[in-house]
Amino acid sequence: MRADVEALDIKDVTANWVNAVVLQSQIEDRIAALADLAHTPLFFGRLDYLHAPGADGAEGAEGEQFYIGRRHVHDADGDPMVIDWRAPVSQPFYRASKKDPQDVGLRRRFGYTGGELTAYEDEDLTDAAGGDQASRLLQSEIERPRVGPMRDIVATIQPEQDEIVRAGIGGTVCVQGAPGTGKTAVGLHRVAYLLYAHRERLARTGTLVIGPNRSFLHYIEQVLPALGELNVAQATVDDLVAHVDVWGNDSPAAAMIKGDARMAEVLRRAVRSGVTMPDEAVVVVRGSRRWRVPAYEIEEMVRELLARDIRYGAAREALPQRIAHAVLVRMEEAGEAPDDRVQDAVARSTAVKAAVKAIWPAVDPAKLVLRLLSEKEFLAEHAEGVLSPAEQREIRWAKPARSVRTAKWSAADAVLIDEASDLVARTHSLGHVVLDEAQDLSPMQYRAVGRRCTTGSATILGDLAQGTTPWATSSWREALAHLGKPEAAVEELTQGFRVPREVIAYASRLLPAIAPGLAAATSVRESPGDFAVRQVAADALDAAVVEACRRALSYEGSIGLIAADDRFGELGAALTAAGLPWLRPGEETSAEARLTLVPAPLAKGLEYDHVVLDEPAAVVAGEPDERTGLRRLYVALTRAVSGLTIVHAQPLPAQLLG
Ligand SMILES: Nc1ncnc2c1ncn2[C@@H]1O[C@H](COP(=O)(O)OP(=O)(O)OP(=O)(O)O)[C@@H](O)[C@H]1O
Repeated sequence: MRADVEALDIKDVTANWVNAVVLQSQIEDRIAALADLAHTPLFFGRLDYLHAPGADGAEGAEGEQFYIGRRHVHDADGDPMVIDWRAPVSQPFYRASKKDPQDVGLRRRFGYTGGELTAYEDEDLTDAAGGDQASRLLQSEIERPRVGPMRDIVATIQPEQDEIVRAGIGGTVCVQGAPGTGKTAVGLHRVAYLLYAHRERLARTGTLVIGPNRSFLHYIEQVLPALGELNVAQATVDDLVAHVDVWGNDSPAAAMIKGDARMAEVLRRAVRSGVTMPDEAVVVVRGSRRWRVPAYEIEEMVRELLARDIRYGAAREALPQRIAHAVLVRMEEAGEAPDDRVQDAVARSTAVKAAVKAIWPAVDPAKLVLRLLSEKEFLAEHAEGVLSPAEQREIRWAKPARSVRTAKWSAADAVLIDEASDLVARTHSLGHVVLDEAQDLSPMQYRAVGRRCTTGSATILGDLAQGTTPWATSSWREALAHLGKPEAAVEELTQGFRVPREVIAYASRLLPAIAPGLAAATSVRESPGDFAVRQVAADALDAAVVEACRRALSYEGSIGLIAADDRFGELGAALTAAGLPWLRPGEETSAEARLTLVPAPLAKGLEYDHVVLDEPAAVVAGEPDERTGLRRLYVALTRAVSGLTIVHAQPLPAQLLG
């Protein structure tokens, strides 16, 4: 297939230079999409249908065999050899069971080692009596040690996951799932599925995956390209709202208030506060004649525009046209026959422009937020009845800022500017947005994400127990309401693919304290996990941690040393002194360097084969309050695929003692 594309000669079909360039770039994209990926086999499954699909199980209709793979492959005659995993014909590979065989007689799974076919496994679905047996190939895929960035799971998507992956594009889906239940994997595969099923629509409107930070995005960035999808944008919430340079920090209390949905009302009022009713008529001079639109008539237009549900900026553009229209009516009454060009000219006349500038001034969103946070009276006027005086004091800057450029903007301020920008001009909506680690967003951040999919749909992924911001959501219903998708379905994933049984049981001791009401995750991993807790004297801690890392390095796979932020420097030095090369999150692991030193706040969403967790008490103490600290610890405890070693000198948090 690649050779066919490479052999295309476009000389005769391109009428001009632009066509040639566009066509050539499409050809190059196609060649890139058809690249061979080392270790990525073309197919991983086979379905033997009892009847040809589409023949409606007609008597005598012969069965048909399909190979299922990451992409569609056809032979020299154009006949399909491998069917894309996303095609309807492939669906039974993920969903069929003995109870519901979906006209499939036999399901075959292929096993590969380093890209070479080494095993296969058959499942006879016609024998309804025998129970569904567990798949060895699936199990070994789950148990496989992890190195490097996240990989796709197309060969082993589970039925409960598949339902979410193939959910229709029209609806927004919210997935609550314990650590390692495959939320991220499911979200990414859902994008791939939607791009397959609605390619043209999404090519036009765009898709976006939102993750918590750069190292996380780096960790997942190869999944979609490996599935042939090269055009999905990735961003953090901070990237979305990057209207200003952020270099300030808020106190947790101030950030809470700035992230509160009530700020939307404060901003709405502030944006419109500049609108003033005219106190004099507008007089337009054309040739020897003067046309006068009285103040009361313009006031009516202004009131009507204020009452309508349109953006501030759109109304500002409409007003000169309205005034010009009033002038035109007068011209016609006087027997003139003005056309559209005259209306435009009047709308652009100095008199009308000056009037609009005074009545409906332009709003610069950043300047507006700067004023709110700097000027006591301005904030008080628009926050009246919305924020208490104490809350207003809390969010006001101690030192008023002089200019947008020099202000010490915080991340929460940037979100406020984004809200104000949307009040002025509608934010462009994408076709589909995936929001991962969604539990950590503030209501104002949910609004920022929501306005990027007003006309599209979203996949919201998260775990209430892993919320580590002071404003983390406690209810998906609330979060979805802020997103503007209150009708979204909330699904739950419960089977854990990452964390071994013993480790998840240990971490789950924290659940009653951090998320009462959430059930503990189960683990589908067979290995009980290599789990140890070691207490040492305070002056022996660093050495013991280094030793634990050295031991972990004797196994296959990646190693993560997770520690409180303020232990980073000391542990980094200790590892270096001991001659152990180490990486920072986001840096590529290699055969020589498999150990990553991970500050606890960056551990979210990542996984390592072996985790060494340094001083849990310090991880808890690194957060502003105990509940957040315990949640941070819960995240750190649930990163391990095969083994977890806890090394501590201080006593463990009481909640862990069970
Ligand atoms: N069906 C599956 N088959 C094989 N592996 C799977 C499957 N589902 C998930 N996994 C693996 O389990 C691990 C955890 O998945 P993922 O990171 O998507 O979980 P998560 O729910 O997002 O976790 P967290 O809450 O910690 O962010 C990954 O290595 C993923 O590849």
